[in-house]
Amino acid sequence: MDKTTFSDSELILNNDGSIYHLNLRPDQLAHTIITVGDPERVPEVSKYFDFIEHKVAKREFHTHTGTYQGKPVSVISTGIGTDNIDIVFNELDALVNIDFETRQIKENLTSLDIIRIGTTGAVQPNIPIDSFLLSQRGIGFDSLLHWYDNDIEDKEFTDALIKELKLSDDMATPYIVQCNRELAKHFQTIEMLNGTTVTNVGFYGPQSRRLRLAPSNKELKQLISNFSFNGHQITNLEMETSGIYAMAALLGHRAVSLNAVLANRATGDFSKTPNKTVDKLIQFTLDRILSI
Ligand SMILES: O=P(O)(O)O[C@H]1O[C@H](CO)[C@@H](O)[C@H]1O
Ligand SMILES: O=c1cc[nH]c(=O)[nH]1
Repeated sequence: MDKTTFSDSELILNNDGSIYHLNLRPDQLAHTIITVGDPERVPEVSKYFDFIEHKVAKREFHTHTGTYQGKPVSVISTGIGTDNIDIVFNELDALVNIDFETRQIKENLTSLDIIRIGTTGAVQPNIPIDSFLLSQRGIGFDSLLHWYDNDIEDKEFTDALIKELKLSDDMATPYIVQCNRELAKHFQTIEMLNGTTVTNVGFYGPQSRRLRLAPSNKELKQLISNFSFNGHQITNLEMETSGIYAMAALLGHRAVSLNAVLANRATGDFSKTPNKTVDKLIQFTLDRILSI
């Protein structure tokens, strides 16, 4: 058992006893947590709660905690990107697994259920706009996992991906992480597609979008949609899933990433009703959460 006492600079608490960025105290968090990228999506989720007990906000991290049909749920915005996922997951974990009085890891650890409700761009032409997709696995083009001591890296997969996608040495070594299969089962209905999600470090060049700047690897979009391993094609691009799956796996939490498909990069289409589609995914997710 690790009996380290965390110093003020490592476990940073605000004057009211809340954790540094999230601004939450342990009693303000439910153990079923929905993450969304956009702070403005938080009230779009919590408007379906029976009531909201806590509303806390700092920077892009906005949290509402309440109950949905009697089940305690928190919804928290992460902002965009896996750099924010690093902060959110370490602080969510600290809220349940570190004693803020003794500053030590608790003897009995709590495993959180974490469900991302996000948006995405599909890379296969047959994935309909406004459909829902569960990320069975996340491929990280970010480097977050490599900064943690871990034994979940898959070198064989990584080498194949680097070769097939012609990734240059200047880019982070990609990694692959799985969703939590037990948690995912609760969201596997007829309307949910399953896929392999690439998590990118940006929305434009890193996702092979070209406005005024040209991406360095001009073939990447085509290479991504052609790539296949163990019978799995890459289905979609977004910016958080690999970080969420990596941090959840390392910290012992269960996570699943649900995506509303707003763009199709192969056909060039974008949803005409993005808010309606996200709202449908929110209602679907809340309904399925009751079965956990
Ligand atoms: O809609 P959210 O949850 O933010 O997710 C997607 O949308 C953002 C980019 O527009 C990125 O965060 C990406 O992952
Ligand atoms: O194409 C898209 C759409 C939503 N979010 C992304 O990151 N990419």
